[in-house]
Amino acid sequence: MTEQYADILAESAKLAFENAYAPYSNFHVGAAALTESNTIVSGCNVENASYGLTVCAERNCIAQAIISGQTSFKTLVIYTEQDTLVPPCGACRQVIAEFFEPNAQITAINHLGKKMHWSVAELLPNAFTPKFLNK
Ligand SMILES: O=c1ccn([C@H]2C[C@H](O)[C@@H](CO)O2)c(=O)[nH]1
Ligand SMILES: [Zn+2]
Repeated sequence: MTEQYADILAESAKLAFENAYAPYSNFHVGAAALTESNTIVSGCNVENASYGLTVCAERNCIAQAIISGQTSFKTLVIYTEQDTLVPPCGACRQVIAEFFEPNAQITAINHLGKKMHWSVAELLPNAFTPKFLNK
């Protein structure tokens, strides 16, 4: 269903990766997502001299969509140039669970063409979501 967007998502995530601001960890990450209305948004990690203020690529990518009024997503791709594929951190899993359906696919890819998929429910089972707030 979202397979036709795989290449453009990979390319967008890579472009965002090129702009990662990660002078402290030197761990560059790019992310791209397909919104419900089939637009592509992207983000990179942005670190800070006050290390704890770092924001991951995935959350910046999601924020980019929210800014343009889009709050529903179909899929998200994470791009790194690590030999081992990178899954989203715990904080990002929680934010992903807010905006993606439990069966939405999250994909990690790298520069070697490696690929791995998870569903949102696999990444964060029993997620605390807006439905618990009667939203
Ligand atoms: O899925 C991940 C994992 C880590 N990072 C960032 C946070 C930090 O800037 C650097 C090292 O943790 O990588 C992401 O952006 N996404
Ligand atoms: Zn994260």
